[in-house]
Amino acid sequence: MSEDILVLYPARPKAMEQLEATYRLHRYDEAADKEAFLAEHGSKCRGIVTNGHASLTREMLAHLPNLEIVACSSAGFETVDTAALKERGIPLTNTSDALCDEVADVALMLILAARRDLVRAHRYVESGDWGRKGMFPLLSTMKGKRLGMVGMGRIGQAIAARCVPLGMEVAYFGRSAKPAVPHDFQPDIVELARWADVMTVAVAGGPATEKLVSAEVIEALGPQGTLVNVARGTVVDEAAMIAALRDGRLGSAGLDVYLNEPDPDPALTGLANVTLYPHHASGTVETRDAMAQLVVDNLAAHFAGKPLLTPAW
Ligand SMILES: NC(=O)C1=CN([C@@H]2O[C@H](COP(=O)(O)OP(=O)(O)OC[C@H]3O[C@@H](n4cnc5c(N)ncnc54)[C@H](O)[C@@H]3O)[C@@H](O)[C@H]2O)C=CC1
Ligand SMILES: O=C(O)C(=O)COP(=O)(O)O
Repeated sequence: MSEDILVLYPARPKAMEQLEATYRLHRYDEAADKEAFLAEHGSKCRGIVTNGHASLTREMLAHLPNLEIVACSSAGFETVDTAALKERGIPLTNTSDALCDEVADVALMLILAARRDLVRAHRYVESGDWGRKGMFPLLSTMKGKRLGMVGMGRIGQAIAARCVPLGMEVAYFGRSAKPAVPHDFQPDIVELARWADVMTVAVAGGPATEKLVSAEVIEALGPQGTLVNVARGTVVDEAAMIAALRDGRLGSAGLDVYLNEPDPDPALTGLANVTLYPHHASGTVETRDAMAQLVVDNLAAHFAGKPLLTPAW
């Protein structure tokens, strides 16, 4: 007997082939009338396949009385009503373990691009300014600079691990100190920003962290400071960041995530002190396949009565 699974967002093709061979899939993602689709198929579904882009609300869950597991192919799951899941004891699996290194690589790329002025340097060569005006301005070394991490979860730790060999000092802000992390905990994010040369955001999204990187934090980071965000656009006060970048009150930024994806505020594209990446930090074939495979393997573990591989809580 194969279980009924609701697909809110499809996984990668190889994973979908495996899911199709194992379960009866109900393609909510392809349904024209989603409400009617859920009313018709929701009650028989025991599992959900989704990712961080698809909503799973309390109202939707009311149509899923037999739901046992939600397998999400993203690390972030702020679009899922986790309180409603927890009330019913339904587990959610996510994919931090599969992508933390990939995302940390991009964070490091954005840090170096911002600090070594990659965008302006590229334009300098491309435009012929190098030949006309001579040497590009001297920049500042990474050695001895201070990395202030906002969020020291799996991605945060992987970023710190990449910055230490550059000779950077690391301290971090979060909900609480992590005894296993060999860096100083700073419970005041404004103080962390004042201390840091580079502030990198790798905290979970959602209402609890909305505008955590406030105008005050951005001001404290200052004209020599760099803000890198690989978490969610909501975590940063984007309007305050844009204004500070434009006025030189914030030195530079490296961004993978935005408030309005995939059409970020056009003011960002006009700034020479920002490096922009299209929410693609986990975007390699290998990592996206590994994320999708976790969806398959977590569902298989659940229906075989085995422990989940990557439960979110
Ligand atoms: N740019 C991209 O492509 C990607 C972005 N992400 C984002 O990065 C986030 C972090 O991912 P992981 O490190 O894998 O997750 P994680 O669960 O290992 O770490 C999240 C960290 O955020 C902290 N945190 C959560 N709520 C907080 C709050 N209210 N205040 C302060 N700290 C809080 C937690 O204590 C934890 O240290 C994800 O939730 C997701 O939004 C994840 C993967 C890819
Ligand atoms: O895993 C996450 O949270 C991510 O942001 C990765 O991007 P995706 O969700 O796969 O588009």
